[in-house]
Amino acid sequence: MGTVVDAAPIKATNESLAEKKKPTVVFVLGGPGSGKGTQCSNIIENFGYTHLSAGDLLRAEIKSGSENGTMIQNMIKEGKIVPSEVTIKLLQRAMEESHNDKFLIDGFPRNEENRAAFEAVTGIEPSVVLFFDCHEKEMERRLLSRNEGRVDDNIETIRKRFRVFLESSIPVVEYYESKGKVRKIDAARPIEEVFESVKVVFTPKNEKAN
Ligand SMILES: Nc1ncnc2c1ncn2[C@@H]1O[C@H](COP(=O)(O)OP(=O)(O)OP(=O)(O)O)[C@@H](O)[C@H]1O
Ligand SMILES: Nc1ccn([C@H]2C[C@H](O)[C@@H](COP(=O)(O)O)O2)c(=O)n1
Ligand SMILES: [Mg+2]
Repeated sequence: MGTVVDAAPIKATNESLAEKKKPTVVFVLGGPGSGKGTQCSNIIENFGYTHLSAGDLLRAEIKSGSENGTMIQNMIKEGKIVPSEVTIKLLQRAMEESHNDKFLIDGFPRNEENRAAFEAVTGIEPSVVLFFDCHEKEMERRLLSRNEGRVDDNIETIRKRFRVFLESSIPVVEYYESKGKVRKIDAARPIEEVFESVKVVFTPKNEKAN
């Protein structure tokens, strides 16, 4: 007697063959205190995105007692940028756990290493890069009155964060500008006015109010 084989035809499901659809990613960049987190909260209420703040994920990692906690805490206190490997793992995990396919990634990529590593690891390019443009005097005022107990909201660390922003993060904005992806928002205005400009970016052209 011949071997009994399962005669069911091998069916290729859409999921197994077709490449899994890549999520839509909007990077939200801007100096420390420019209002990234504040505007992301407004955006998610209106446009169905999940908000992932790289800084919040790193702070949660410190609290979780992770083996990387002390290193992350020291880097944040010094206003330095945590190695991409650590931050990207946290972002990937949060994306998987969210079950959404539209993400606002806030405060990332912060430098060229972040940008290139994220693209290489995930294969994802942002559809748009929101850039909140605000002068230092106003950002400093906001950070010093934020009052959330952050270890980096003191004048010494704030100055270091401003320097890292200019030296490492602005080149990332310029990279995406050269690709036509940046939507620059004047973030020095009151919150509601800034959000009026943000809404335009997320509203399809044919859905704008008449
Ligand atoms: N347009 C605005 N006008 C005045 N205050 C604002 C404005 N936007 C945000 N703020 C306030 O400024 C502080 C910093 O805002 P927020 O936390 O959103 O900035 P951020 O860009 O996420 O900063 P960080 O990079 O440090 O996380 C908060 O206390 C927030 O309430
Ligand atoms: N891509 C990132 C984002 C954040 N960090 C660290 C260093 C930042 O000063 C700090 C706070 O971030 P924020 O909440 O201001 O966006 O977190 C990083 O190393 N890499
Ligand atoms: Mg923030």
